[in-house]
Amino acid sequence: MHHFSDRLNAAIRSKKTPALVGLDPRFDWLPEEIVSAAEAKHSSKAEIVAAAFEEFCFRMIDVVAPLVPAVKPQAAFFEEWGPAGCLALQRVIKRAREAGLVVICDAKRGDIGSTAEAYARAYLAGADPESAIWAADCLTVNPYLGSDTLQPFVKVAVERGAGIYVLVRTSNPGAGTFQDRKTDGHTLYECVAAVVNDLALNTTGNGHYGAIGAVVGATYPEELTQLRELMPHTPLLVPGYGSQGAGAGDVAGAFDAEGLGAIINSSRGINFAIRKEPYFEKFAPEEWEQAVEAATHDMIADLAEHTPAGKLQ
Ligand SMILES: O=C(O)c1cc(=O)[nH]c(=O)n1[C@@H]1O[C@H](COP(=O)(O)O)[C@@H](O)[C@H]1O
Repeated sequence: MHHFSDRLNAAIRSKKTPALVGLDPRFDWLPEEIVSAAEAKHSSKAEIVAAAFEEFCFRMIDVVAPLVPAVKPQAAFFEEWGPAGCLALQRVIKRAREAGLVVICDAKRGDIGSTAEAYARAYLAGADPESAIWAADCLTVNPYLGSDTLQPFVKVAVERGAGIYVLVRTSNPGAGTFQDRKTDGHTLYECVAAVVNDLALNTTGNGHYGAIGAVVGATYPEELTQLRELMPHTPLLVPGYGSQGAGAGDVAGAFDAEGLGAIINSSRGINFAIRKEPYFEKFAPEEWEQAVEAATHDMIADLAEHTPAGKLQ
């Protein structure tokens, strides 16, 4: 299957859930056994952290691969540790794909056209895992430099059977400072949404959804519902569920009538479930993988109960 949305939707249907697990490792919160094993093998801090991130993410992947269609490694946490971190990111992406997961690399890239193409070639492997160094299925992209700068990402994505998610209305508290600015009666995010939906429509292949998607935060449910209507051919990546305060009710408007059209991300809420109730009470610290598994099941059940994604069950 060469088309990104076809592969994503097949994975969503087969796992019967749109739950997306973010891989956002934080060194200070890692399980003790993983940190000490990395310290025993390496001497520099960067190498210790990178080895610990890799092991933690590998074990996260082992737990969630049977349960969810996709994972989203956050490149920032790996890049912070230089070459060792970048190598760990590469291995985590590879491992997740080998486990049958759709991999969205969250690196929020964007630059003038000729540079953008280099970013696209670096991250978008799409259907062929050998075609890029960071061999993800999909990349998050920042559209601030203009619609021409999206073109190289679209071109490489279509060639390789990959996808991109363009930032349209983000989940952070200050999202509105630029994105809600109005010109000629339209907000900036509505202008970006129109461009993104055109790109989606031009890349639909045989299905309803294009290879070009949009990032829309769960923390603004009204805008999310509005954007689902404004962007009928655009798959949505919806962060903000869990740690940022959004619940299943807030993301219900992201889906189409079949329960497709959106994937809902949770990162800290799953990775570090053991640090929070009810999992903190139920599991010992060394049972952190069981906490991850329980939190993933709970998220899946929550989405099934309160959103059209229940139709996938
Ligand atoms: O592109 C993203 O995934 C993203 C966009 C956005 O608007 N808000 C947002 O939180 N994210 C990412 O989604 C993840 C959210 O993590 P948690 O808040 O821990 O679930 C982080 O990796 C963020 O960088």
